[in-house]
Amino acid sequence: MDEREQLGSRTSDREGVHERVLALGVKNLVVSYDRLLVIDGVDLWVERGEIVAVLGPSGCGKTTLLKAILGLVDYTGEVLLNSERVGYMPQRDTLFEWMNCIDNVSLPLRLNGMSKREARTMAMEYLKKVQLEDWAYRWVYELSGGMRQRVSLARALVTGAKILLMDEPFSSVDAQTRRSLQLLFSELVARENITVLLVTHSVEEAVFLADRIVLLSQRPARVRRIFDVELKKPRTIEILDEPIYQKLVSRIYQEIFSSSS
Ligand SMILES: Nc1ncnc2c1ncn2[C@@H]1O[C@H](COP(=O)(O)OP(=O)(O)OP(=O)(O)O)[C@@H](O)[C@H]1O
Repeated sequence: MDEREQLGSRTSDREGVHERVLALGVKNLVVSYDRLLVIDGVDLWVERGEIVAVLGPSGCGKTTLLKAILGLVDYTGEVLLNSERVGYMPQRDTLFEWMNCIDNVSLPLRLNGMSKREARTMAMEYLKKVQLEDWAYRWVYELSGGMRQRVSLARALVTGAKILLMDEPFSSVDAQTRRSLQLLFSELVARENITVLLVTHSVEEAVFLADRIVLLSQRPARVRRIFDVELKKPRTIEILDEPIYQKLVSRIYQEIFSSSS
C-alpha cells in the first residue's frame, strides 16, 4: 500500500478512532556537502500531533536532515510539509541578550510586520504557555538555562506554528531541569496538537517523549530501525517505572551496540 494512502486511512489507536494525517514527510532524501555524502536515501514521516525522535551517532547527519526539511541545504528527494508555519529550535538558542523575554518572543511577529503592541500580546500568550509570564520584562541574561529554553520554545511557536523541528533542545541543562522541560513540553504539545520532529542524542529522552523513534546509521545516514513507543501522552514521571519504557530503552541500546552498525 502507498504510504500516503495508509496514513490517510481511518484507523483506531490507543486513544480511540482518529483521522491520521501526514504532517511532515521526507522520501528518498539525499544530501551531500561538496563530495561528502551525508544523507543517503532517508524516508520518514510524522503524522499530525505525533512526536517523532531521530537518534543517531554524532556526525551522522541529524542536523543536516532538519536543515534539508527547512530548505537551508540543497537536497534531492521529496520533502513534504503540511503547514506554512514551521517552528525551529536550533541546538544553541538564538535569543538576544540585549532584549527582554517578551521582545525576544515577539521578534518573529515583528519581522512579519505586526505592530509592537499586537506582537507583545501574542508573545505574552506564549510566555504563559511556558509558565514564564512573570519573567516577560526581564532580560534574557537573567534567566537560567531551562528558562532560556522555554523562551526559545515560546518563540518557535508564537507564529502559530503547528509543526516544530527541534535540534537537541534540552541538552544544555542539568538532568533535573531537563526532565521538567520534557514534562512541560510533552504536556504543551499534546494540548496544542503540535507535530514534532525531535533530534536527540539521548535514548532515554527519545523514549520518554516520542511516539516513534527513527534510528539512523553512521554517516551517510540511512534509516536503521524504527521503534514505536506505546505509552500514553502526555508523558508523566510515572512512565519511568513502566516495563514498556525500560524494555524499549534497553532494546534501543542493544540495537545501537549490535555489530551491524
Ligand atoms: N556546511 C557544511 N559543510 C561541510 N560539511 C558539513 C557541513 N555541515 C555539516 N557537515 C558535515 O556533515 C556531517 C553531518 O553533520 P550534522 O551536523 O548533520 O551531524 P549530526 O548528526 O547533527 O551531528 P551531532 O550529533 O554531532 O550534532 C558531519 O560530518 C559534518 O562535519
